[in-house]
Amino acid sequence: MSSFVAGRFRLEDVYDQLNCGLVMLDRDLNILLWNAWMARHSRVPASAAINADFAALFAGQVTPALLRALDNTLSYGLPSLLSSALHRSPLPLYPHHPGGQGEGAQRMAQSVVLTPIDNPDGQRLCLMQVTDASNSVKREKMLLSHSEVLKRQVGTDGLTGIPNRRYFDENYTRALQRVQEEGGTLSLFMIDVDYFKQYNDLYGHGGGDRVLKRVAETLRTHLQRPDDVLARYGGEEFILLVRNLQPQQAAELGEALRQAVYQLAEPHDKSLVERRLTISVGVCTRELQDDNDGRQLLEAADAALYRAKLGGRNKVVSIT
Ligand SMILES: Nc1nc2c(ncn2[C@@H]2O[C@H](COP(=O)(O)OP(=O)(O)OP(=O)(O)O)[C@@H](O)[C@H]2O)c(=O)[nH]1
Repeated sequence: MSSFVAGRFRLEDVYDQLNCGLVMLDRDLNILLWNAWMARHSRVPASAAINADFAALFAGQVTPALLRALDNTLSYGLPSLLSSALHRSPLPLYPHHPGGQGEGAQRMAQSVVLTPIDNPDGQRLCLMQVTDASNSVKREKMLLSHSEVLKRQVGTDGLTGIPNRRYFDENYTRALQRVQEEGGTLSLFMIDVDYFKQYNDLYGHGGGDRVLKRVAETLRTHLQRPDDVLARYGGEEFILLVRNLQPQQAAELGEALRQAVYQLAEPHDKSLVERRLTISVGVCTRELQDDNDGRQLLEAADAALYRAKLGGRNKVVSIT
């Protein structure tokens, strides 16, 4: 396929109006074409670029990947694309700021396309098109941070702001694998607010929401290590996962949680325990050998919580 140019205009004017860089190089990397966009963004005017040796002109400033790609195009006739995702800034090009470019300006993110052009005289040339990829890099960054925010939202409980059950379930699988590989123990705490139905009945749903937030915040302050996971597991139920505690230490942590909520001194006039808000805690600490152990640990912690409830509530039951 060939194209034709009809009419009275100079092709150079067209090149200079293009919103992308256009460079033509011969086999020895001599520059045959250098449009105005290239001059603007490289700070090298066409008068200095034309007939200059491309590699020498930008000695040490062009990435080895671009030089390799140029060699492939000129030696073997292979087209090439250096995308900004993998090759951020192959050429020393800078955003154009009228009135001068400050020292230390950052290189422009670029996308470079190399196309072999076989001249009728048998000489192979390379056409290099350079586009400013800054906007797509910015867009990519924005999308990435949006998806990070969404990921966080999906795993967060809307009321309390702590991780939700979905987040917990995903983390639990990972924690089980880690304990199976590295050894040690896993302690699972099931924490439940006592007589919460009655609390709602007396103080209203809004009052219930408020204390749930307060309880979550109080439990959160007891996390000690970055891989401790506290989540809202259901309505007024929380779950906590802690690695490498001895059963005695797990019982002590459970007791610290119970006391911390007790000391909030939130009135609960309909509680059959005391006239303040309390929690019951069931905890199970185990070493894990196989995949079923994860399910059994959950069931055991749940059974421990049930015993704490049966035992009068406002209690910690720790089992192994
Ligand atoms: N305010 C509020 N209440 C909730 C929320 N989620 C669940 N609940 C309420 O929590 C209560 C849980 O009641 P139950 O499961 O009977 O437990 P309980 O009253 O705490 O009794 P015990 O656990 O046996 O001490 C129900 O009344 C639910 O409506 C929430 O997000 N906000």
